Amino acid sequence: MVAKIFIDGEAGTTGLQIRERLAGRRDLEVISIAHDKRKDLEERKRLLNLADVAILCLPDDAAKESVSLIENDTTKVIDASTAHRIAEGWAYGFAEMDKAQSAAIANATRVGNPGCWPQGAIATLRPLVEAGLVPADFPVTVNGISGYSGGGRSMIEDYEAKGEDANEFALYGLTFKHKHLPELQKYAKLAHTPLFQPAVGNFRQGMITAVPLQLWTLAKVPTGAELHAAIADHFAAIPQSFVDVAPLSDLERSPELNPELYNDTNRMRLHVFANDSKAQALLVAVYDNLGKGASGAAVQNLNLMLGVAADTSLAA
Ligand SMILES: NC(=O)C1=CN([C@@H]2O[C@H](COP(=O)(O)OP(=O)(O)OC[C@H]3O[C@@H](n4cnc5c(N)ncnc54)[C@H](OP(=O)(O)O)[C@@H]3O)[C@@H](O)[C@H]2O)C=CC1
Ligand SMILES: CC(=O)N[C@@H](CCC(=O)OP(=O)(O)O)C(=O)O
Repeated sequence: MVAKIFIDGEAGTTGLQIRERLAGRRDLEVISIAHDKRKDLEERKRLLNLADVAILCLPDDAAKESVSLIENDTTKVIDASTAHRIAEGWAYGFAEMDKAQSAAIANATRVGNPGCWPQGAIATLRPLVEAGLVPADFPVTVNGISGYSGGGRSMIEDYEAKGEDANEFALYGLTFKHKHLPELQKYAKLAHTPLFQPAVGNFRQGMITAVPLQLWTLAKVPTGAELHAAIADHFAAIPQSFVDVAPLSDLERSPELNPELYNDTNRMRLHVFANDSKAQALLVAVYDNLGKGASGAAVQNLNLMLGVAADTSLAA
């Protein structure tokens, strides 16, 4: 059977990248909406109900509207927006977060594709909380930098119009209410809301998250090697993982901490840096905000739902 895929919001940043990743696939047919009808409720409803899988690349309200337009019980949904990531009845689309998650996604009819920011912090923190090396009530801070494509079409247009005059490094999230906090807290298994301090840089694509740990505050202080082993063991046990773990390093600087290193792939690479005598560590994830952060993850989830092992990267 050739599966019918409808990307609602196919002309946007995430939608376009998914289309490109699906170009050339013979196991599926992308059913497209005419550009002048992309906001026409009746036409969207027709295509949503015709599709085997609908991928929503829309603002939250429009994504909720799309779900409400589905009248059959055959259309499966992957929602790239924030609307359903912690919602009842929806599987969280970060396949590597748990040994059982790829099966949960494969069997789901509704999948909430993860936010770009939470994935790096969940990937590094969740294995440590599960291993009991970092307590669930640890006062976690998450820092990071993202390319400006993370802000969608309006931010891309703004940065590209300003060119070299655009802010090189802009801190934001300054009210500590970022929309990714609920999923980050829930799936990293944290008891308290982390302090999340993101930044956007004057480059298009790619991101880094960094979680500093003041380990000396703990009653039982884990070593860097113990943190690294827990994270490495977690990902070694994950089937079809796109996340890998760099060797424990004592470098002062690392050329691998380049946010653009994995652009156009679905890869994520994790790093642990630690100083045991100071009882301090830093957990880092490097990936593409439009790849593993959005479109790559959506195609990975689609493949799981269709039961196929197909490519998730952009063609070279
Ligand atoms: N960019 C990123 O790195 C990531 C984005 N996401 C999420 O994915 C979703 C899409 O984001 P992104 O691609 O960046 O956004 P864009 O602004 O680039 O694209 C959104 C698309 O949706 C269309 N659209 C808006 N309202 C409606 C509507 N009512 N009916 C039909 N189409 C509509 C827009 O059309 P028009 O422009 O003509 O208004 C546009 O084509 C968002 O929820 C975002 O938060 C998730 C992870 C990462
Ligand atoms: C640089 C920048 O502005 N990034 C966006 C990430 C948006 C995103 O990932 O959207 P979802 O929540 O739908 O996943 C932000 O921090 O809001």
